[in-house]
Amino acid sequence: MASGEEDGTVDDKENNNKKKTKSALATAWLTFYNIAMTAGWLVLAIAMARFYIQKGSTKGLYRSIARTLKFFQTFALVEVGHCAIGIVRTSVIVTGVQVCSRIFMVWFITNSIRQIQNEESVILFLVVWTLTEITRYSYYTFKLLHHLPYFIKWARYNLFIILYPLGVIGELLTIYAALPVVRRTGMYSMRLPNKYNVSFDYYYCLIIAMLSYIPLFPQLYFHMLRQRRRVLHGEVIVEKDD
Ligand SMILES: CCCCCCCCCCCCC[C@@H](O)CC(=O)SCCNC(=O)CCNC(=O)[C@H](O)C(C)(C)COP(=O)(O)OP(=O)(O)OC[C@H]1O[C@@H](n2cnc3c(N)ncnc32)[C@H](O)[C@@H]1OP(=O)(O)O
Repeated sequence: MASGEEDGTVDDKENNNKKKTKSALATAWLTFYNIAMTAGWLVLAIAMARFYIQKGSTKGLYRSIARTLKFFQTFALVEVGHCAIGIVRTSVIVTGVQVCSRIFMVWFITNSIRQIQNEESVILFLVVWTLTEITRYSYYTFKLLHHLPYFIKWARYNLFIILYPLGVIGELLTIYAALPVVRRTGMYSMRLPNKYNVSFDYYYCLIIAMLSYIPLFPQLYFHMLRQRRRVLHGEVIVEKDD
């Protein structure tokens, strides 16, 4: 009996040590990840500002930052993994929708359709994303380092009120601008007859993507409003599970 209890204590200690090591590793990884992402989005902000100051126009701006943008926005897929393995307390679905819709905007719209890259709506969502991500990743970094300045916390949970709708407007106007090009060129589409006997029209896919903002965006927005009440006003929020 005594030895069983001792075993139990040893097991408990081992488990606790394993948990501590895991959580230290997770914290180290998240700190590195958030610093890298803050730096990445700062580089983008500086590159965009420099381009505009030098050229006095936004024509060609997207092309000049495309590689950096694609890298850092695609890398954000890691965040879905963070939620899935439980190292951050966030919903996989909420994060998945946010990250995948951004990746779709970058790779399958803006990057694929040269004709729309100089649209003002592209600049709008780029500026909005950049401001959001610098604030968001620096918030996570300072929080992990236990030195969170209040203005960053305030910015994280207030700026989105305006920036989120502005980003959505930029994204929707960009997809809208892409529609005629997609219809004319038939890109990413498969017409019948073909050897797979499958038909796919990217034009209608884009229309569905635009319509899907109607049910999905309010959910993301209300999620952030709930987070805001929890963090800034200390409200206890009971979230539904994934
Ligand atoms: C594939 C085809 C797609 C077709 C289209 C579909 C359309 C769908 C519509 C989608 C519309 C999206 C539009 C969007 O792209 C426009 C913009 O983004 S505009 C810019 C404004 N945007 C924002 O402000 C973004 C706000 N959203 C987010 O911040 C995140 O995406 C979200 C997942 C919503 C954040 O939610 P989360 O629950 O993570 O909030 P918190 O930041 O409060 O975090 C909760 C806790 O987790 C900890 N955490 C999270 N991440 C980290 C991390 N990287 N490192 C460390 N800790 C992390 C955080 O500290 C919190 O901890 P605690 O609970 O202790 O406070």
